[in-house]
Amino acid sequence: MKARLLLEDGTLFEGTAFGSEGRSAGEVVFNTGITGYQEVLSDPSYCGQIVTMTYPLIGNYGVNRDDFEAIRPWVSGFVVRKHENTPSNWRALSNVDQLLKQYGIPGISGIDTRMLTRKLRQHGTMKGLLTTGAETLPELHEQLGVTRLARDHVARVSTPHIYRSPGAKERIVVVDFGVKLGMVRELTSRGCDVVVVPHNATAEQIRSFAPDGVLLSNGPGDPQDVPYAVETIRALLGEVPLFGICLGHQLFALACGADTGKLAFGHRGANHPVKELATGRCIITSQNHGYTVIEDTIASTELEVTYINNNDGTVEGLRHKYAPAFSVQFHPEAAPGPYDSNLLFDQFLELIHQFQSGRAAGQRFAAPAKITETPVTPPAPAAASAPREGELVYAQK
Ligand SMILES: NC(=O)CC[C@H](N)C(=O)O
Repeated sequence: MKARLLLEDGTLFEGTAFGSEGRSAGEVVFNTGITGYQEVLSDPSYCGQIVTMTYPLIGNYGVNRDDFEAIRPWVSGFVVRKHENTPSNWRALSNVDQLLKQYGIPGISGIDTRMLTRKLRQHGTMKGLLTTGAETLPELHEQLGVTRLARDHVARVSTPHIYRSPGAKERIVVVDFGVKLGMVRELTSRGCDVVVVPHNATAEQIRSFAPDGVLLSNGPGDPQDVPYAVETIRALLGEVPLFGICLGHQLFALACGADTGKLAFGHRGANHPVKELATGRCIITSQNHGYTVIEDTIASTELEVTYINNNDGTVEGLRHKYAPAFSVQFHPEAAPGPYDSNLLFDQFLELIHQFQSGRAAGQRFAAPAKITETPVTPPAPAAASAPREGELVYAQK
């Protein structure tokens, strides 16, 4: 069956349908991960987005029981170069086609995903319409034109009920703005008593669980569409240690008086280099975000920047100078991606212990500023020398 993807700028891609039949609109974004499509499909932060993978072969290891980041896939549509429907992996229980069919999500394969990605890089992310129907082109244009993308994604993906994963150690309340299960796994694997509460839980409700710490989760959409969460975070700041991840980081920044804005095409992939300012070291991180904390708005707050993105210099981490609270834009739980920053979960627990023992009372809290230990001295710049014969010379722009 034929499928088509129409972008806001008028570009039409024609390919082969997989997954569900039907029509779906969303913000078209690209992810550069080579593996990890099952985690991408089920990461609630992709709610409302049509995701294209830049890696050309998707589906070859199927869909398994363990790699879900939520109980269902949340993408609005899935776009790939080649879709492999016969997986080869001992863990595979199903395939991408079946998974998408089960949840009414359309997919398109056989299109030039390099061209699509270049368009998104040049123009920024765009609204798109993915259809397996027989609409005429003018009809498709009209439908795309009148489609207003929803903004209430957090309310859609968050848990409607409180749930708990019992543990004997620190009680962590996770505010679920669209939490990836990887974050809950990281806490439970450290023995924490994890209570997950809905996105609109009030400070009062959160306090009623007597938390040792509060984790502000990732989640879809624009942080400015969740003002009630900003209020809640403001109320808890200084009272209980806070750790914000991705949307949680952006909401923490808003609560502290900084501002957020939209990146042209965002960061989505498993190999984003991030510089740890305290040591100068580079860590490789998993990322999925379209919004960012605007650096210029931080100076007037009580926040300081701990990490920046090596590719575009944007803010990747913050800590509060006086309250036990810090946040990162990237994903220390990986899923999918590298574990370079996984220690941040241990540092969160360490911060909780410091806060509780009162050692830092009245002083600046030792909210973590670094994961790695050794400061890096950059090598002295090499003296300029004329290229030797036969040496490759790169053109300087
Ligand atoms: N993974 C996330 O939490 C994403 C945060 C936010 N929705 C963004 O796109 O920037």
